[in-house]
Amino acid sequence: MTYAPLRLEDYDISPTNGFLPTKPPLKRLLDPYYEPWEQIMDRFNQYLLAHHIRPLVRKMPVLDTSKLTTEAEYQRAFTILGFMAHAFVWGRNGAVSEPASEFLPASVSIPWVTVADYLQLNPVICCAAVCHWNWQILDEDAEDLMNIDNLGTIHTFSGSMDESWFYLVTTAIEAKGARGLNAILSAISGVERNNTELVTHALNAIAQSLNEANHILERMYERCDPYVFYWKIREFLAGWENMAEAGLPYGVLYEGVDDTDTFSLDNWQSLIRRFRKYAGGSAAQTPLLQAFDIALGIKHYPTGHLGKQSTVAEARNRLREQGVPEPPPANSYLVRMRDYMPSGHRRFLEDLAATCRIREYVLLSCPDTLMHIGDASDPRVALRHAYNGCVDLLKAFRDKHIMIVTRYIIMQAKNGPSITVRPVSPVSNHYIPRAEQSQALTQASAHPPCGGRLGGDSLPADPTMYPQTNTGSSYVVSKGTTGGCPAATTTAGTSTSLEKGRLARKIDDNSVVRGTGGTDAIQFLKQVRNETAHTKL
Ligand code: HEM
Repeated sequence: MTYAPLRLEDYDISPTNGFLPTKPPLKRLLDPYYEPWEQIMDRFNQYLLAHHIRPLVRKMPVLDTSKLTTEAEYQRAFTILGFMAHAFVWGRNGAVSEPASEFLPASVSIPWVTVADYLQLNPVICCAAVCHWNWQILDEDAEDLMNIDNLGTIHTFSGSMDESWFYLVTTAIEAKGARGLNAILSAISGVERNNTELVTHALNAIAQSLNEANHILERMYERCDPYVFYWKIREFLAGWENMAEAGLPYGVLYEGVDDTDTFSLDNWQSLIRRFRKYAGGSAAQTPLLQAFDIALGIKHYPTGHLGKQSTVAEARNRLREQGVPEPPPANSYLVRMRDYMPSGHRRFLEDLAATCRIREYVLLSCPDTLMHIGDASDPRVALRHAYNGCVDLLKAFRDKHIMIVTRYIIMQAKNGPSITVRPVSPVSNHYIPRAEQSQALTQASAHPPCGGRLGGDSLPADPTMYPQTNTGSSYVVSKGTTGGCPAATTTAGTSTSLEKGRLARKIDDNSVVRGTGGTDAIQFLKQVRNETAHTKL
């Protein structure tokens, strides 16, 4: 097989900023046509705080995306439509909260889906939207432009410094990851040329990049308060998959996109099949950590099935007999997270997996016997030490990350909120956009699909849920008009339990804490960490 070196620029990867764009993202779409979007973003936090987002988004015109020209414009459009969409779906959180909306108005969904198609992304908030395309440089003359202390965010949901810092930690890690990515390509080239010194040197550069990532990750505690993160920020980043407990049992219907043709109202399934389900934003969508995994030959198995790394003999045999590297990671969650990465980055991970044989090279160059002799001056021993140093640092990163998840999610969920929660307004913000759908809902209330979600059979209130269920509140869904859309009408005067829990809620000691992607967070993360540790040679 001829060796064709990978080139970062073929995958929209910046040699200086890694998976971030080389130039800072746009802070505004300059074409005045897009002012209706930008004007909402100008006062986004205030609108969200004052409960104005939903009415404003409903009133917003459906804009044509054909006036977007550059990649940067598409990225900005994707990001701001994502902020508006998630603010709309999740409503304002905090002490007074709205129920989640299962419907996304056409004003957002139509352009968002078009832009997402162009960028080959799912129309949902992802790491790229909030961390890759949402930063600015504070001092253009700074020595290290991409140092975390020289970065700011462009948008946040909460308007808090905590949320900015939460995003910026990932942004800064991505920027410093550029060194690691260049080093990975250099290590691959060293392997191809059978140049042990070059591979060792490149592995040491990967280690530096990982070291920087570790230092930046530890700084999360400095300016992002775990309480604020869990109770005020995280909810907005949630997607609409596995979110039944948060009030979205079927996901979200993208109006104007998925409800344009006629569908049978006799059949509830035909309506709910149109609801989209997507995982929420998570730094698990950063391609950087997956790139390090692939480069170091770390394999991840389905959660609950701890696999084993191949032995020297297995790797040698595979190489000799098949001439192919190890198969790509098989943890379905991590693989699935690639669908939430920009297409070039996704492609890079695939091509990297097909090209990279660093671990096999180290294994074959420095067998165990040589390691046992331990002559550090032997270049083959130095190579293996360099490789192991990288694995140690990646494992250390995952140890720190598990500590963070414990403090920012697990402990918060177990401790519960420190504020009293007020019932939400008695009139639901749930609305059904079409008169026909209200019929479907009325029918559905007679034959509720999921334990009576929409009918008079209220689900029992769970006293541990935060915030709404604490209040035991229920809704009368009333008729009304919202931006030209007739609101839902259920059987007159029927109390429904449309109101559900939220992602941010108190849980009891025995419950599983799920990530924004719906995983059993700690079990998954510990397995990924252990698989990393087991890769050491
Ligand atoms: C307050 C800070 C953070 C919290 C609470 C947090 C939480 C989580 C959770 C719950 C998961 C499990 C899967 C999921 O739900 O998506 C996860 C996965 C992951 N997170 Fe974070 N995260 C934080 C910061 C970061 C940062 C700064 C990075 C690095 C850029 C990062 C990188 C990852 C990666 C790569 C995974 C996939 C598992 C792995 O490869 O180890 N996270 N995170």
